[in-house]
Order: sequence, then structure tokens, then C-alpha cells
Amino acid sequence: MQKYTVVVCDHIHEAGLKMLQDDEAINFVMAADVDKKELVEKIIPTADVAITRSSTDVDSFFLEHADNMKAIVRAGVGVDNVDIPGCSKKGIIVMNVPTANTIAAVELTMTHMLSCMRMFPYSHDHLKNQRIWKREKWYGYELKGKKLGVIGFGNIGSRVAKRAKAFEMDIVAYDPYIDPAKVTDLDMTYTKNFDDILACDVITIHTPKNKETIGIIGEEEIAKMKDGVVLVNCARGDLYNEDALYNGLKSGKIRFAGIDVFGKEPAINNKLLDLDNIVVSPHLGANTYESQYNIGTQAAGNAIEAAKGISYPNALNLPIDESKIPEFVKPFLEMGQKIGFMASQINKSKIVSIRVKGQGEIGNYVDSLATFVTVGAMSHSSETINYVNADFVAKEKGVDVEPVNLGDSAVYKNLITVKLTTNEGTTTISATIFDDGVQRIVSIDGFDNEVAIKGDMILFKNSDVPGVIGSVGTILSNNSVNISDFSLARNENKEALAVILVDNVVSDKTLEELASLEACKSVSYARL
Ligand SMILES: NC(=O)c1ccc[n+]([C@@H]2O[C@H](COP(=O)([O-])OP(=O)(O)OC[C@H]3O[C@@H](n4cnc5c(N)ncnc54)[C@H](O)[C@@H]3O)[C@@H](O)[C@H]2O)c1
Ligand SMILES: O=C(O)[C@H](O)COP(=O)(O)O
Repeated sequence: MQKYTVVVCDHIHEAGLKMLQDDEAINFVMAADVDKKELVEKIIPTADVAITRSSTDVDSFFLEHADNMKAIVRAGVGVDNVDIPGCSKKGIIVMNVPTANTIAAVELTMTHMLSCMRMFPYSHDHLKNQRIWKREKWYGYELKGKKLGVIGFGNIGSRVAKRAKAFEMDIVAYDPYIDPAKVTDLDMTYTKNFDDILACDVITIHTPKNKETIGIIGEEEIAKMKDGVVLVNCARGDLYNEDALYNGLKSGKIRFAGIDVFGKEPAINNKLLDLDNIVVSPHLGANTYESQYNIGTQAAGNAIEAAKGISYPNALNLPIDESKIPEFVKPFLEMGQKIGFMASQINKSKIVSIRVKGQGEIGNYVDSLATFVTVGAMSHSSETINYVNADFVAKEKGVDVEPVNLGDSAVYKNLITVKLTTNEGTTTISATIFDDGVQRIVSIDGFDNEVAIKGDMILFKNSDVPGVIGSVGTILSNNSVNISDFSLARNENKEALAVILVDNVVSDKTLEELASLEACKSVSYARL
């Protein structure tokens, strides 16, 4: 069996590590405690996929050594320390885990906000460590009635705003890239004028770190702020210019700051730590058990799928303008890749052509869909294929890829059909996503089997005569193969196709036994 090496560069939850350990196709290397230079020089060259967090920079040094790398999974949101154009140049897909730590970051932001208002860590230290009971020293301020300026109204910023509203704050949001209704529908104020944010009592930032946002709060902005303003940053260091922040805190213009992130981390020598009106944490925004469990398991699952070429969830460097792809399309793309991968296992031979048809609204996105299907179908025949180079690899290997938009679908809201032609014949699979979000095959080679696209599946085609299902069940049970789902369909030629989902890996011996049944016409096996 082919093995893929997944290198874990930073600590992730043990449930994620276990998933990697338990997958027989994965050679798992835990390198979180390895010195970064050694990691890059000695371990990264062996990796098919790397899992990273903010402590591992994916920079030119890293990429120079990533000669086998197919994908990088950033186990978190921020990809400011990942050279995405550099990855694209090397054909490396970059994925992140975008929402698994949202709540952890939101709640840490509220913790910082409240800590700043009540100077909580300082009063705690006074009593606990200095044994001083001096209640009059610790008069704080209330959030109620104060104006909160939220810069960046995405997953985290919008949820911070909702929680702050529950504290009876007035919310002003600045985010040029959203529909203002996202703010105004919540009875909050949307502004395009950054000065409205600077006029707030408390300001919190939740944008990514990029060219536009680095230093978005600098000396000039702080000068315009109210005296006694409170600033919170649980997004990224350098969004607030650290010299300007230091001077503002030192002068008292900024009354208090709550800071989780720093320009250079670990930040043990940062001069901000010398101040008495700052609450700090060592980049803990994502550090809750819940969030790390979710991130670790999602990152591991995505790394396994990417290593095997099954799918690349949340890929950030696709050859497609993601902003032009509506949300409903993304699961179809993922499903298209799985169907391509499945078809290539059922019909194992040199691929001649891949025809991808889209019906319903999905038909408008059939070109992107064809790219994903191609990646899935050709991942067995090309070690390096991905969304970035799929068209090129297909052409190079003489595979004809044809996307077809069929317009409206008579039966399904959206339907995709993949026809894979190889030297051995054709396999045609149609699938849709129902309103419950479950991806389902609705037909295979003209048989109307309806079955979920997941796990291990046996496709058993036979003459439609009595007793076949019983014999199949007996063989599977004699070989300790447990059936989890079974779908049977027949055609007018007196043939039947059974799609059998099973709980465990099926051996060649079991497949041979099935093939030896008299009524059997063909047996194939696909692992997703
Ligand atoms: N401290 C932590 O551990 C921690 C945890 C999670 C996320 N983060 C950071 O928080 C950031 C935000 O996370 P998210 O999940 O809310 O991301 P998101 O993509 O959902 O939201 C970001 C928002 O910022 C807006 N934005 C972009 N540029 C802007 C600009 N110039 N001015 C105003 N708004 C702008 C976007 O339109 C978007 O709505 C991440 O990029 C990450 O760096 C930190
Ligand atoms: O961007 C993120 O997801 C957070 O900053 C968390 O970073 P971490 O994974 O290094 O904790």
C-alpha cells in the first residue's frame, strides 16, 4: 500500500494525532518539538503534507526544502505566515481551518475587554500575590453605554459585537468588504468612515494581517482617539503599530490595552510588557479544549484527504476566484472530486477522457467542477496533480476534459454527472446534495442506486436471479466484513447493481470470492 508522510510541525490536539496514527496509509511524523531549522532541513523534504500553526513560518526557506509537498494545512485561521504565492508556484495547496476557533477567539476578546475595564489581573495579583486588601484602588469602568468600535466584521468581529451588545454597548462596525445590512440588521451602526471607530470608547480589531491592515492603528489614529480609550487586539500583532501603542499607553492617552498577539512571537522581551496598563496573553485566542479538539481533528482529517488526493477542504490558492463562487457551490466541488476519485477506482485503467455535466444552477460552475473532478480522477495516476495544475497535467497526459452545462434539471435542483472513459470502458456516476447537506450518488452506470458518498464501498453487478443477495451477505459475513448500508437497483436487461457500504477494509480474497459467484458480472471496490 502506498504510504503518505504527514508532518505535524506544531502541537495539535491528541485526537487529531490519533487519526493520523490510526490511518494505515499515513506515515505520521510528530515534529512539534523539533528545532525549526532541523525540521525544515531534515523532515520537511520527506513530507507529502504538513500541518502547521502560527509557530511555523512557511517562508522561502521552508519552501526550498518542500520538494515532495502536496499540501499544507494551517491548523487555524490566520495564514499571514504562509507564503501563499510561493506555495502556488510549487504547486502546493494551502488550506486552513477557518471557523473551528472562532468562539475561543471571541471569548478571549471579551475576557480582555472586561479585564481592561476592571483591571482585573492587577487587582487579582494585588490580593493573591501581594496580600493587599485595598478596595478603593480598583475602581473600574462599565461596558454598558460605552461605544465599541469593531474593525473587521467577519466570523470573530461580528460575534464579539453580538456579545458586547448583550452588555448594552453601542456597536459601530467598520468593514469595507461586507454588505452593511450584516451590521444594520443587528441594530448596530455600520460606518465607512474610520474616524467613527476612532471616536469610540473601546476599540477591538478582527481583520486578517495583510498589506492593507498592518499598522491600521498607528500614531496618527491614536492621536485622534478619545482620551482614556481602551484598545483590544486578539487578531494579529502589528495591526496596531507597537511603538505607537506603547507611547499611547505610557502617556495615558490609551487607558488600558488587552493584547493577545505581538509583532514578533514569542514576545518575552517586548517592551509593552513593561507597562502597568496592559493585560497580555501569549497568543491564546485559539487555546480552548473545544477549539483545539475541533481544529486538531479537522486539520488531521483534511491532511489525510489531501495526502490521498481525495479533496482539499478550504483550499486558499485555487485557480478560481473564490469570491465569485457562491457558498452552495463549494460542497459540489468537494463532491465532484470524490466522485472523480471513486470513478477512477471502479474503472482502473489509463484515463482517456473526463466528461463533467452540470444541471441546475451548478451548471454555471461546471468549469470549476471539472477541475475538481479531474484532480480526484487523476490523483492515482499523477502524484502531483492539484487544483493549480490540473488542466496542465491532464493535457500533458493526453486526457480530454470536457465540462458541459446542461441548464435546468428536471428532477433534482442540482445534479452533477461524471463520465470517466478509460482504455477499459466507461463509468458514469450522477450525484446531488439534498437539503440535509448529505452528498448522495443517485445513479451509477444507468442504475438508480441512491447511496451516500463515504467510506468503503463494494459495487457488485449481477444477473438478476434469486438468491444472490444472500450469497453476497454470507461471503461478507464469513470474511468479517460488516455492512453499514446497502442499495440495490435493477435495469431492464435483467441486471442488478448492489452498492454496499462496509465498515472495514475489504481484502482481495473477499472480492475474489464475490467475483466467483455464478451470477456475478463484475465486482469493484472504492475507498473514499
Ligand atoms: N488570537 C488568536 O489566537 C486568533 C484566533 C483566531 C483568529 N485570529 C485572527 O483573527 C483574524 C480574523 O478572524 P475571522 O475568523 O474573524 O476572519 P474572517 O475572515 O471571518 O473576518 C475578517 C474580516 O475582516 C474584514 N477586513 C479585511 N480587511 C479589512 C480592512 N482593511 N478593514 C476592515 N475590515 C477588513 C473582512 O472583510 C472580514 O469580514 C484572523 O485573520 C486571524 O489572524 C486570531
Ligand atoms: O489564526 C489563528 O487561527 C490563531 O491566531 C491561532 O493561532 P495558533 O494556531 O498558532 O494558536
